[in-house]
Amino acid sequence: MLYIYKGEEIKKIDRQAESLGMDSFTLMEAAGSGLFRQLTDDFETSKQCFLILAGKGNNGGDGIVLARYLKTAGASCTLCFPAGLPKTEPARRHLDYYEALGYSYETEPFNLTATVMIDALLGAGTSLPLSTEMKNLCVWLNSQKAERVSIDVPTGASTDTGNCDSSVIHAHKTYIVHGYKPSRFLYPAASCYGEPSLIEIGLPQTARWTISTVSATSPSVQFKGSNAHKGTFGHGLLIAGTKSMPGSAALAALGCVSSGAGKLTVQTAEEAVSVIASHVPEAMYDFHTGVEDAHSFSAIAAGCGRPADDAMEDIVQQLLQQEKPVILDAGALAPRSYKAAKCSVIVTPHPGEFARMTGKQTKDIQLNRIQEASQYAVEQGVTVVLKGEYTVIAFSDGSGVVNTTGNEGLSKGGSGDTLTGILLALLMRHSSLEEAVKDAVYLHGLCADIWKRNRPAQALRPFNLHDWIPAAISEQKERGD
Ligand SMILES: NC(=O)C1=CN([C@@H]2O[C@H](COP(=O)(O)OP(=O)(O)OC[C@H]3O[C@@H](n4cnc5c(N)ncnc54)[C@H](OP(=O)(O)O)[C@@H]3O)[C@@H](O)[C@H]2O)[C@@H](O)CC1
Ligand SMILES: Nc1ncnc2c1ncn2[C@@H]1O[C@H](COP(=O)(O)OP(=O)(O)O)[C@@H](O)[C@H]1O
Repeated sequence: MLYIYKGEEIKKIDRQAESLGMDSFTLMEAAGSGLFRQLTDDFETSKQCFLILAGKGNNGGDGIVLARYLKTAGASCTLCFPAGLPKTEPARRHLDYYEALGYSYETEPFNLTATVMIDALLGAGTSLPLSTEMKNLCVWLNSQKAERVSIDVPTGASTDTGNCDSSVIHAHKTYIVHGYKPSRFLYPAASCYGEPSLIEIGLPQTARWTISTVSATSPSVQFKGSNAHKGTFGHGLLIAGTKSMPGSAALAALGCVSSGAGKLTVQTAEEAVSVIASHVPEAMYDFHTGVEDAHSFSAIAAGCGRPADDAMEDIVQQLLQQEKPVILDAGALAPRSYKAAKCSVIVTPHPGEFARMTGKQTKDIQLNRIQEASQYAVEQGVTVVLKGEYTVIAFSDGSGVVNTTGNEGLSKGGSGDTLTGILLALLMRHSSLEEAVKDAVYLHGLCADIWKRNRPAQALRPFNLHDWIPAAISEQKERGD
């Protein structure tokens, strides 16, 4: 399991560790030795010339310990403090020890050369904008012909949001201490991390946000039932498609019947049936509007290929009064309250739809996707699937996951409809809503990843996505996480 921590949470963890007897000096030692091990895995240290640029905080302290390990191992390494000597107590003590061993440091970097430059200037304690001195250092570092390795967070990137200073370090690699920071998954900061590696420092993992995985024993990939019949795996209702957008309903229905739905009824426009039925003969059709309170469906999805109009709003209000879980997508998404809903609600907006739901700007949402989705989920008591690269899944208890499967092959109209269908099928037979949602997003992305292993991403059609569901399920069943 991989974990995500905000900057404040890291500070709290350090304080808690200290109060339990694990002091920051020891944690810094653990970080530095972990960084050294990762560096020796990634580089033949005897053939490299290292320059470590250390800041005044604990990020710089990690750099001091790393410098000591490199020097002790006989590597060519220069430690430099271009912005002043360390101010924090553990970093100062590590510098004292470093000097006691007879090692020296520089304070003026601009004439120094190296093949690998380590950015230990700023980490989880960054506040933007950068000072002019820090900006100049970053500009210089980015211009050097050397491998750039950042410690924890590339200097100039925010820890908790996608914000970056214009002179942010573009790292080739980032060695992330203890757990991921949100900016690793938020653009533009995410693009500055290069290849990330995690450095364990021996502290227990306590984050409520994790990276999504699918368990090999999850009902999403296991399909068992003694004496099973079609009723065992649930009956889904998909309210989707219009005369002008029958394809959305077809894509969602395909995703659903390919993911283990026992039965599927599609509530749609009569004119859409021939298109949907030609692709999904398994489905049944219904031309009513919404559902009675006492219906027999196991779960309901609404909105694919439907406009966000008054008719859709009436249907959504009906759905919120019945008790089976409801997925709201596309035309079923609107600015409204879910606080009086009698059922579990999952909203699956892309960033534009989430902006419409919240009245916020899309660009502000994108910079702060984890926080924005989480806040909405907690306030409204719903599950939010905020789609896009690194889809964010936020639960109403404040926990959540970030999904790392999927690729640009999915960036096409219709990919999201398939996800809604997969989600409906999994929700129908899962006892855990949380597991159903995160598994559906994971498997949907994995379909695109399997495709991309041997085929060009641009040639992936949303219509073909469902063909890869069997491979995604089998792969995850064998591998599990
Ligand atoms: N449990 C863990 O994960 C552990 C994590 N550890 C490590 O600790 C790191 C966090 O250390 P941290 O809290 O000392 O903050 P850090 O990033 O060094 O920055 C503070 C310094 O930066 C300065 N500064 C800030 N913004 C600036 C700006 N815009 N422009 C210029 N300067 C700016 C600020 O200056 P000030 O505002 O005080 O004047 C202060 O001097 C973390 O990333 C990880 O590497 C390990 O040691 C082991 C345990
Ligand atoms: N670059 C990408 N990386 C990973 N997933 C992506 C990427 N681009 C799009 N996706 C996924 O594709 C789907 C697109 O959904 P959506 O925008 O609702 O499309 P539509 O409404 O046309 O079906 C979402 O699940 C989204 O997370």
